[in-house]
Amino acid sequence: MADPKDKNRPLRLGVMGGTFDPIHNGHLVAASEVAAEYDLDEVVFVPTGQPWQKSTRDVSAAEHRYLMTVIATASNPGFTVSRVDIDREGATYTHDTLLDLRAERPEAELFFITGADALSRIASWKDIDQVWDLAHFVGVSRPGHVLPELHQENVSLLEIPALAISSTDCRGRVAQGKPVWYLVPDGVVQYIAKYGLYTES
Ligand SMILES: Nc1ncnc2c1ncn2[C@@H]1O[C@H](COP(=O)(O)OP(=O)(O)OP(=O)(O)O)[C@@H](O)[C@H]1O
Ligand SMILES: O=C(O)c1ccc[n+]([C@@H]2O[C@H](COP(=O)([O-])O)[C@@H](O)[C@H]2O)c1
Repeated sequence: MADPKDKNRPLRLGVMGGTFDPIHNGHLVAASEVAAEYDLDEVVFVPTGQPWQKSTRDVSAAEHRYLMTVIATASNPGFTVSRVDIDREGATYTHDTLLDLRAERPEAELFFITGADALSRIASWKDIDQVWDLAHFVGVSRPGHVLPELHQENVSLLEIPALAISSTDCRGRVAQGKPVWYLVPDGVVQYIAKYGLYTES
């Protein structure tokens, strides 16, 4: 890895992929922790277009998920949001995500951030043997999930503050009329209410 103090080192770009239905503070803490630990210059959040492994449930419209992600990240100058996955037709595969980001940012070294649950299922991802070559992977801890030991040289594991928050739980709370204040950013609470998201479970 390049020396972080070297001014000529390549741009270090974190990639936080997710369905973000809705984005919550667990996602934001994961990105912030990895950015600090790996001295990242920026973390780009990439909402999925059509998450093929979540096709058994109705996923909210991509534009709602995209806008909630923009609202949630707006106050952090080191966070940005990419439309590459929601603007691409068809199922979302990380192979395509990373190729698109590499084409947009050829100078950058990519660090793909994933929670322990997603990392445990990574062997099922499309073209995973090629995906390993496109980025460094950082698996972060998540309550209720064990960080798997993967025998891949470009995978690192990081313990982060435990936030037992999931999008599934946030959706369920809204459907039951319970608050999601402080589980998701304030603007996302207001966006959910404004558009009446998750009122039917
Ligand atoms: N609380 C959390 N702590 C650490 N990582 C998390 C946490 N919540 C989600 N992640 C990670 O963020 C990425 C995107 O997650 P996703 O958008 O699917 O959220 P989710 O809460 O798992 O959603 P759902 O409950 O709908 O499955 C995944 O890599 C996931 O493992
Ligand atoms: O490439 C794949 O086949 C693949 C399968 C499942 C998930 N992913 C990616 O993993 C990230 C988290 O996905 P999810 O479904 O847990 O929100 C997101 O960037 C997805 O595009 C990728």
